[in-house]
Amino acid sequence: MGSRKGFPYQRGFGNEFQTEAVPGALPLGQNNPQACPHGLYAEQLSGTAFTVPRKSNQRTWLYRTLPSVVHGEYERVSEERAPGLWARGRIVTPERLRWRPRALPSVPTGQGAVDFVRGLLRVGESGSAAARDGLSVYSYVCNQSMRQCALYSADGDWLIVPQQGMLLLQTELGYVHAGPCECVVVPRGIRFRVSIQGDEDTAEPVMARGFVLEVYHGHWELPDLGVIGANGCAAPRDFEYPVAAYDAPSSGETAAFTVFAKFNNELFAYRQPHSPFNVVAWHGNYAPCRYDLRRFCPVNAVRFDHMDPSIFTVLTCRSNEVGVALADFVVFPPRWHVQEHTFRPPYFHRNCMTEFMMNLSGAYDAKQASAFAPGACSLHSMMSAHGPDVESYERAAAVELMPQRVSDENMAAMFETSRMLLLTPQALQDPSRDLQYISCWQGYRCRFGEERTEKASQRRNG
Ligand SMILES: O=C(O)Cc1cc(O)ccc1O
Ligand SMILES: [Fe+2]
Repeated sequence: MGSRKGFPYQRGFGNEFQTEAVPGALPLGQNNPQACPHGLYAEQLSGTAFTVPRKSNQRTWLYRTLPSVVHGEYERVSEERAPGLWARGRIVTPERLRWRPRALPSVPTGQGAVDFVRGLLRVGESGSAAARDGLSVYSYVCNQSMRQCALYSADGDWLIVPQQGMLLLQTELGYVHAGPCECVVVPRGIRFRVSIQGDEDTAEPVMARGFVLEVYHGHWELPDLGVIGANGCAAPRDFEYPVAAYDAPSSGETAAFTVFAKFNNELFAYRQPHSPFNVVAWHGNYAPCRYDLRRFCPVNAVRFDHMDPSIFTVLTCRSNEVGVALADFVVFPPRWHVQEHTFRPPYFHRNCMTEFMMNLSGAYDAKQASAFAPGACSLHSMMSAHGPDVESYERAAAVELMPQRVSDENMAAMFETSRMLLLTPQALQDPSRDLQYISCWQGYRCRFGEERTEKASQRRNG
């Protein structure tokens, strides 16, 4: 078990876990005793169809103080409560797009404060949640914890990637803490509440920013390693799962909870007179987890050339086509660049996949640091040309190639999907949009036939 800031975790991607916050709360030898220990109610949460093969079957048994059925009617939530979640992807464009870091909410309390639900902004989407096919990409900003409310998505698994600010997720299965350069998976249907945590040392105002990828189909998996062998990339043991933790039963108006339900990309809510975080014990393999991206063990070319970024895949969500992901979550972690006679930054590229890039920290080697600051993101849709900006190209094409350490400061990430995204007007009109983006490639000039370059290439090719 690992622990940070007082929260213990269990480890191992996709393991069968069992945990109890009160000794003896887990039934022994069966899931459904006639009467559960401590008067708890048994409830199954199925993450896959009952009948999928055993190796991909996911379910968890929950032992709770009240069954989840005890709640009021679902009501549709107003768009004002979560304008960016209600925003739908309608706009088609192959344009290369970039956004500066989204502005953090400036009003610390009251009406102007923004919780995680209000701060979500859908950037784009593909497919249909109802048909369980496709995905959505969001960014979020917030400066207030979710109060007496929780959220679940019936539409798919969420992969949350904080860029700034510590988040504490209270989930039905326990607490998961995650900050910059970590990620959290919250599987479909699991209710969670996001609190933002201040820096205890500096008492800085609490503000958070990050990104979310929601997949409507399947679940996140570790990628196959092929010829790499049994180890490398993200190690299963570094994925951390919560231990059971529950809110003490209480009643009265202050105990009442609103639970938001994202259902076919609309937002509903119900009320209940008690906390949904009332699971005293659970066992199973369908649970939220977190992973520290700095633990990623990069495997790369150690002599020449730039490998495809699939080598840096942390998690993948398969599509129905063998070898093609619905979405991959890829990181560009601290590492050594050692390749000889090689243009080391990302190459010029047109891809049959869509790439949503995020800078989480430091600088990204294909872009000028000031133009793609931490918190910035970009979208290169399928077959739209992209690659290093002129300054980055000139530098990397001329630099003397010594082994070079990509600083521990640096962490970029990418959601790569086989789908085309339809964009929301809200994301396209957001003030953070960098309307000058494509000018970063306008300074390239044709050097073909110039005497100087011909001589240099003759020298290089002997
Ligand atoms: O476009 C990008 O920056 C992502 C990317 C990185 C890389 O190292 C190779 C290809 C690629 O698309
Ligand atoms: Fe790319």
